[in-house]
Amino acid sequence: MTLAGHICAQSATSTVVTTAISTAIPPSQTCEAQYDCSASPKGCLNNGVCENKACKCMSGFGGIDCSLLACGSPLIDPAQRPTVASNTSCSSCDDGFGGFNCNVCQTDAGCRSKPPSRTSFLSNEEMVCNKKSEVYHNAYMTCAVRAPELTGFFPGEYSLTMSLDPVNKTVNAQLWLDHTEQFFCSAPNCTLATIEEKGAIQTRWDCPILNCKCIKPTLICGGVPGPVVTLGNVVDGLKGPFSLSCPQNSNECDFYIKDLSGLFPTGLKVTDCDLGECVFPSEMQSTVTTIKSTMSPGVIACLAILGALVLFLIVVCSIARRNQLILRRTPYTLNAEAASLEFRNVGYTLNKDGLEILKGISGAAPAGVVLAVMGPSGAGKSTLVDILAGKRKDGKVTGQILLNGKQVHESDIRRAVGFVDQEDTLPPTQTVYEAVLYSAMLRLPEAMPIHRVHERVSEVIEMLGLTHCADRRIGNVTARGISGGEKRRVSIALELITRPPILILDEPTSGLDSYSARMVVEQLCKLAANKTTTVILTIHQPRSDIFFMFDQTLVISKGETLYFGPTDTVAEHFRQRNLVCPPNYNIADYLLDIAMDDALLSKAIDKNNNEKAGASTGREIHVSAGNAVSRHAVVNGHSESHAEAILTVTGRASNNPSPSSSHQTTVQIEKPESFSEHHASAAASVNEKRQRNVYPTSFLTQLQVIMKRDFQNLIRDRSLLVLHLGVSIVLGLFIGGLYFQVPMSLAGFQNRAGSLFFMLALLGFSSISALGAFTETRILFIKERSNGYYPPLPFIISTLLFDLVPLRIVPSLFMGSISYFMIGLTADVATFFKFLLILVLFNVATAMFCLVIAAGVRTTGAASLASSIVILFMMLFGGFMINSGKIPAALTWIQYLSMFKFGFEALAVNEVATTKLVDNIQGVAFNVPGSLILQKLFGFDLGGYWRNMIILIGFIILFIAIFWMLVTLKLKERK
Ligand SMILES: Nc1ncnc2c1ncn2[C@@H]1O[C@H](COP(=O)(O)OP(=O)(O)OP(=O)(O)O)[C@@H](O)[C@H]1O
Repeated sequence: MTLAGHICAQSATSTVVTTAISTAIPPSQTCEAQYDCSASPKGCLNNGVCENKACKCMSGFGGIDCSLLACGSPLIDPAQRPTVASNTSCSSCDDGFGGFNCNVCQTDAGCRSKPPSRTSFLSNEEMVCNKKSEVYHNAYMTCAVRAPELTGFFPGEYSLTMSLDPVNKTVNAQLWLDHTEQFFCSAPNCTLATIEEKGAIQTRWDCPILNCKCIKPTLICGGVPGPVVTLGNVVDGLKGPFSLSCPQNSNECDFYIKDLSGLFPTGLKVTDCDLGECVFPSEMQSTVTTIKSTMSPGVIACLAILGALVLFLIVVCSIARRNQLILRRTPYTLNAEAASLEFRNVGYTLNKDGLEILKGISGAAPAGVVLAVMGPSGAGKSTLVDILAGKRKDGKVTGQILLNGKQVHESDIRRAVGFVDQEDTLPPTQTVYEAVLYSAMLRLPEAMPIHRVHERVSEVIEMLGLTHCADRRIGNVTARGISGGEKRRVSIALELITRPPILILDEPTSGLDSYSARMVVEQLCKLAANKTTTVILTIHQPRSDIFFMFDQTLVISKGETLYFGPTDTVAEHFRQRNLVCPPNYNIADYLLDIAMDDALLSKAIDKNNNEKAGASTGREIHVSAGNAVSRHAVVNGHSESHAEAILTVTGRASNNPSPSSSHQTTVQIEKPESFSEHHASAAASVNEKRQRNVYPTSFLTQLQVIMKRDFQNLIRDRSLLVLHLGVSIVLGLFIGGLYFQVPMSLAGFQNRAGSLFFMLALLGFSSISALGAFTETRILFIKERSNGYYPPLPFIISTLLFDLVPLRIVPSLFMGSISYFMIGLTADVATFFKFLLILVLFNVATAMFCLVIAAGVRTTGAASLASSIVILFMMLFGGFMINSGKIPAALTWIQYLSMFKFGFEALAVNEVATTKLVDNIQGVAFNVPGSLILQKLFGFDLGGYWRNMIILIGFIILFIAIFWMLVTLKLKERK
């Protein structure tokens, strides 16, 4: 038998090597036929792999069963490496290599001495020898072991050899005693992290599983006479976990095996470590996750911003709470006095075509009277009452409006007037009781105890005959609720709740049956009779019994006054002009006939006719006390000019009022303001200005009420919430399933990037739902703002909160959390939370963008179109569809407006920058850091994560500011 054959035979039958042989042995070509690793219980040692009955050994080992040391450099074909018996050591290594099995590189020249076994992503790149503990491809390490616990039982010199493979996430190790291998271990599924702690960098391997095998007979494993203790069973039974940490600038490492913690409680220190690997420089870019224990500037900046924000909120909340408490302690009184409203020569001309809608209408509603404004459709009734209520009009308004005989600011009129619009704008998800209650909570004095508020609500609901439907939802076209007539009465209740000095109603009885109409008018008349409210209402064709309930009537025809005066003298007035109401004919209908019929109208306004009628000043119309139901017109005591006032107004023939010979005091309509009066009113206006913007409730109360209502709305009309949450879960599962456990191959990289971009696209487009939701609430806001319920700020805060939190933030978290682990993105807590943070910020930013569009564009169709197109463009320039470096120079600026670019770049950097792509093209293996692809393929900035986060936060702040501006300046009622 030859020497080789002798060793071969021994190796194949037993690992006992009794003779120290240091002579290099040629590769074990002669043994292959004699050893079948698949049939042998020993298999392949040193973590060699049994393939086709032959062992494929790890670098550094050879022989038929991988029990021999292979002393060539790892760059040499494994079959060509000379082997020596494992109880000896390599006599010499290739130039540039060292260590126990000569596979630890020492110099760059060593790594370049042979052609590399793999190709570089970059052309013409040469390998270098990496000696740092931060490993990139596959490193080998040899260390000495200082373990008094071991040497006490098994004296000798211990060495440890290891191979560290971050690509396959595996650590293999062998323990040697006096150059004889004692056992070997393998640890799969390891995670590698480079940690910077207090300025020191160390690389740490954490492996959940450990498989070890003792090579018997050896001193430690037993079978060799001498020691009384053997560790054979202990070693074979090791399970892990196991960890290894090596500081960057040290040649010592710490070893920890949980199962041996009894033997080595503080771990095992290995010293004199020599580590090296041949890598391409391009492979050395950020291939390991770097976790810094100290906070990065980005984190510090974010925490500082967050801290400042929290502090700001605490200060604002305390001020708001203080104001609320002050207001709650302020004594209050509910309005108990009606006010008078007088209008002189009111004209209204449209700006666009100069059309004159109202032509010098004059009249008055003394305190405590009911004034009915009548006229055919299109006569100008709504326009007149809008102007009287101080509503903002598009066209040019002329004339004077006097409140309690004084000329006051428009906002003072608005505060004194409760206005019920022709159209009902009500919160559809609220019950009748809730709608009136919320109106009461927002508009009754803050100091009013809540039980009194409830009493007042019940009182008003009962007054308007709404008790039977108090607990029914109001509803809308899609969800049927109360009837149209009931809605009308709810609208009146909302205004009546505050008992305003003047209540103006635009067609309060339209949609009501005659019984309900009478009931409503009766209640209004009672209010007036109680002298708490002056009522001005427009009405089309009242029943005669209803008609005679009004104290005063103003009939308008084609924007001009046809009659203004007491209701009970209207028949006589026209009779004097040969216009006699036929018997059994409703006088109100007859008035409309006159206003509509040109022949009758010319008779009514014919000057001769008027003279024949004996009227002293043409068609003079008087305001007088009393009406058919024997009520008394009450004159407001505050207005001296109105004491026992009787207003004389000329009709169509002349817009100039004439001092009349009418009985009692005549009001001088065009009374010039004297100099002193001017100054007095200026001083008063300064004083009043201070109060002008004062709402009856504090900001905090307004916010609480609006938020409560918005919350109820969200829960009751839950379709949007359920859809968002449901869709986010389904899409999370869909994306997770589609991209399930993507590998780090070329295709896997594409899928990884694709999945991240697709998530952003889904979130971006789901934001468009903000448009529809806001369009519905804006109408209610405009109406409530116009009626003085609250200013824009609490509405904005509540809208943002109830849109962004449940519809944007929570769904993003759902979708992100589900898909993240299914796709198999980086299993690291910090990376996961940073991923969620991007999704949330991105979704909030796109939703805010859509809200800005919704606030700026009136029609939903145009807003949807604008949002979709802009989002599509943002996607195009988001960095996935076009390389940012390849965008035509003239268009490069567009990418900086794209939230997709910042979101996608941050997602990609967070996920891919620290991973590595391993694949082969037509058999040629390559190994590329993700960072390189991000730079070369996408043109991304690797340090851009926190910068992009701050930019997304900047977008959000900008959009909130624009939204605020638009809501404050644009969402105002214009009639
Ligand atoms: N902003 C506007 N633009 C165009 N036309 C207007 C505008 N405001 C009012 N008008 C016109 O002025 C006229 C009077 O309108 P108004 O709504 O005041 O009538 P009305 O008497 O209340 O009618 P109805 O009883 O049908 O409500 C109508 O012909 C109307 O078309």
